[in-house]
Amino acid sequence: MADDALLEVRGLVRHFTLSGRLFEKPRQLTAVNDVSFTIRRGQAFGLVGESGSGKSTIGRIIARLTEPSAGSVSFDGVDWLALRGKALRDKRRDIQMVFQSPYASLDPRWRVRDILAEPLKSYTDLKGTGLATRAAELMQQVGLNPDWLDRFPHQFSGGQRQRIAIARALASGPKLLIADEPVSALDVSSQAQVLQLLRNICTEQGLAMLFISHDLSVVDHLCQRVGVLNRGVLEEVGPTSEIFRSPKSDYTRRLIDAVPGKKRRAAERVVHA
Ligand SMILES: Nc1ncnc2c1ncn2[C@@H]1O[C@H](COP(=O)(O)OP(=O)(O)OP(=O)(O)O)[C@@H](O)[C@H]1O
Repeated sequence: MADDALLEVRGLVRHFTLSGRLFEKPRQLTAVNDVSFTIRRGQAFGLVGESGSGKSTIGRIIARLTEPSAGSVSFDGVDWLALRGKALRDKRRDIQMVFQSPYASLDPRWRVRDILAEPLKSYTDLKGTGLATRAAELMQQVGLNPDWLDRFPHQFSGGQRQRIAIARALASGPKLLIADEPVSALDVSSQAQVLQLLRNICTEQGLAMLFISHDLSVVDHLCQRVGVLNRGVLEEVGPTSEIFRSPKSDYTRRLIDAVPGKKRRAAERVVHA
């Protein structure tokens, strides 16, 4: 493992068995096919590709939400996929995930204070005032008023809810954040703000990020490196500027050509603001 490599994914494969009335007999789908890439410490790595290309499946395998059919993941020098039981519970703090929909990912019955307290109790020794102070700090970190800790998720806008989800992900002090289409459920102005927040947090805290998106313009301005997925296969991987300026594969070229110029310029304004 290279010195500054945080995550090394090697030969990752995930099959799904499809069955049901639509199929005469069960059929095997290879959602992820021999995928390898490396994320360095503090680096933002974008994973792009059309719908169904396997992006979320890769994110979920790394987050240990689903098992791969084959392959290995080395994280911070640890054989990540071999972790089980208590060892896995202890290490989960290091990789946290932010999902697409803040409406689905936050329990509507819990106050924000409790949403943030859960990871703080699981992964830190904080209690009482210490815990309350940390929850307030997390709110500030994501640009929310700490006075709102006693509110419920429905009392926030979509963008604000996604900030709460980010605060929850940061509570355990992760080394890698997996953001799976974190802004695609938000309106355009909230998208810009949440992207800016993610960018600032990663820069300030030296946090690495796996940024999963179908939006090339955003990845172009947020991520130093990118992997392009086509039907489970990584077509190309490398520095974002190189891949987007001079793509080697026809598939990448088609994805780039599909980005409207207007949107490209809007993303430039967003991320350079
Ligand atoms: N639990 C599952 N059971 C069966 N098939 C699945 C399952 N999860 C994913 N798939 C299939 O695996 C393929 C890859 O799905 P995945 O969600 O990883 O793609 P994606 O690139 O993230 O797509 P999107 O951008 O639409 O979220 C798709 O064909 C999907 O239908």
